[in-house]
Amino acid sequence: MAWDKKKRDDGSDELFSENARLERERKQGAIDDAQAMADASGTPEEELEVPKDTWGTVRRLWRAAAGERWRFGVVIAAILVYTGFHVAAPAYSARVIDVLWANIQAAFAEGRAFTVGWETGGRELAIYFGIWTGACALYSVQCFVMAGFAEKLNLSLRRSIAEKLSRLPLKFYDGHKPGEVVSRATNDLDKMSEVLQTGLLKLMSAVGTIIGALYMMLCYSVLLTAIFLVFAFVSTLITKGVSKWTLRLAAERQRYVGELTATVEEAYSGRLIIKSFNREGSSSQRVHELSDKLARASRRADFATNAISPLIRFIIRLAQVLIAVVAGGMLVGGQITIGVFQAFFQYIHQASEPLTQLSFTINTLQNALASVERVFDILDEGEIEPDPLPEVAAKLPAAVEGRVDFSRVRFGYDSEKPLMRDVTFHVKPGQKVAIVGATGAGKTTLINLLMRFYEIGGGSIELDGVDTHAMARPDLRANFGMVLQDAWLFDGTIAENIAYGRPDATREEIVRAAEMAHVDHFVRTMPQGYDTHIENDAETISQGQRQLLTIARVILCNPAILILDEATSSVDTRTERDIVQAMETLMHGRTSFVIAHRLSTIVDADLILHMRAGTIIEQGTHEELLAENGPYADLYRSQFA
Ligand SMILES: Nc1ncnc2c1ncn2[C@@H]1O[C@H](COP(=O)(O)OP(=O)(O)OP(=O)(O)O)[C@@H](O)[C@H]1O
Repeated sequence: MAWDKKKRDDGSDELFSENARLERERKQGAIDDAQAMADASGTPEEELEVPKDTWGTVRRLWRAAAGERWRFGVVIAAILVYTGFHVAAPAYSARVIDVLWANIQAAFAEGRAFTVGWETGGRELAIYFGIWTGACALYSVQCFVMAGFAEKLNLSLRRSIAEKLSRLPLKFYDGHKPGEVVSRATNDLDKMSEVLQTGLLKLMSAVGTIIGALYMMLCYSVLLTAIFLVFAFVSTLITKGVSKWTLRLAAERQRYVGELTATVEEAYSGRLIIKSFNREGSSSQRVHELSDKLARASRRADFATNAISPLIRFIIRLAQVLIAVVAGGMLVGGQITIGVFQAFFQYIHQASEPLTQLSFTINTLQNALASVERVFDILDEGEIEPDPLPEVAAKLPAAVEGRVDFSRVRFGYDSEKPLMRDVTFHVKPGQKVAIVGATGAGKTTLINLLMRFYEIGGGSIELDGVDTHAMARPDLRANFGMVLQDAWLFDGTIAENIAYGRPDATREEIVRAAEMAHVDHFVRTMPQGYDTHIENDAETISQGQRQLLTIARVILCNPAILILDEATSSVDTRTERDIVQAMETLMHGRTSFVIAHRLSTIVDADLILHMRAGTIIEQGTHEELLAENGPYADLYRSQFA
């Protein structure tokens, strides 16, 4: 449903079922938030998600990066040169050590003290230093350019999503939870850019370093390299197995975090009901139980995550011990120099570190690609029919009178299941139309169609004789003012909230509107009057006052047609009187549609539409309908018997 329809006259069951619905939504929201938090963390221990079409998503991402691809080219070039420096450094260190060692031995043989000069190892040390400085500089270049690439891509996708959201039909929002959509536009995209900057960069330099280091190791000794490869293979197998295990444990932990957050949220929002039923004990026991489960799951997940690296390092140490024994023999036998001996160990380190990380890095990348896929899923959603171009769009007369004609309108939220089959009625300018009917009869739907929140499946809706379908939606909606039971206030000052539909309104106009809505007095009692800052869920403003503020908002816009959801029984009688008066001021001389919950308030309506199962079963004035002695008369008598 596009807008609220919550309060009704029937008693506490309604209130409780509504409360339960809100609770369910809150609970789901909390789980979404927890999930979103987990998603945003981007740690390698996330639940493993695999893209449905890895290469398809990569290709599409590449297309989305058009215009920024040169940055990626620079990154690749920087990585190649960096890897060259990085791999060359240990080999050159072998030369540095051998030159220094030869000069030290020569000095000892000649009985003089050894000092490092340009010709006695200084030149090699300077070059060695230069190699590392170059590597460091290129590393910074990679990170800097990749950050630019990732953030530009992020920005362009975020813009596409923002534009797309305004073109999606309301049907899309009906089928998706708000947290889910928000998470696509924020967490999923952030995860992508973070992973591009860390994961992909790491993967590309890891692959380059592993290949380079193994090549150098093979050049030095095939035997020693073979020993290393056997141990590396074992450690890779273990990493793969353990990473699956850690992901499973992390997912379990995340589930408990979600449940605990939702339970605490529920206990918080339902505190009054919980206390009134004396259920504090069981509520806090549930929190304790979940906390215990979370602690146990966290212990297992932390152990698995923290134990893996030492285990892999231990295996690599074993390889190093064995290689040290074999290489020591080769050193003594003169097959390798002391410089090569130490260089080999540096290569073991260079190759083994990325190897231990590789499967985590690949998991993280897969996870990020799955996120990107979800973003593309939204971009692929079907859009609303675009508005006609301004030059061809049907235009309303300059002064809209407010004549509304529904002719043989057909509609269904689901095209397979028609709800409205043949709705016809005609409203003259300035008339008050009351829509009545049981819950789910289609009252809100009628308004949804009038405002073109949904497109009709057949027939026509005309405003002042102009087919609303041929108009641009903003032109149509500019003529309506809606006052709903769910009075939506946003984070801003009271004045800004009243001037929402006309941000250019002067302070005098705002105050005048508030006076007409009977809310000026209340606003003046607030700490900073019209400049008081309010938040959407500010509990200091009651439901009735919120509604009066939204009435002031509509008064300020001075629309030709009004849509009012009748005052509810949840406000006190004085506020209700204020609301009724404010609404009457508003309705004076304008076409108005009132969704009526109490028949007593609509006896003066010019047209009553009695709805049932999506169709208008009776229409006419109060007197006419009573005279017909049909279902309306029964309903009226049942309320006033
Ligand atoms: N967005 C939606 N998607 C699918 N079905 C919907 C949607 N909104 C309403 N419906 C269904 O359409 C029917 C009419 O709903 P509608 O909200 O128009 O009734 P209503 O008369 O306004 O009810 P209430 O008095 O409870 O507000 C109901 O069966 C409802 O379940």
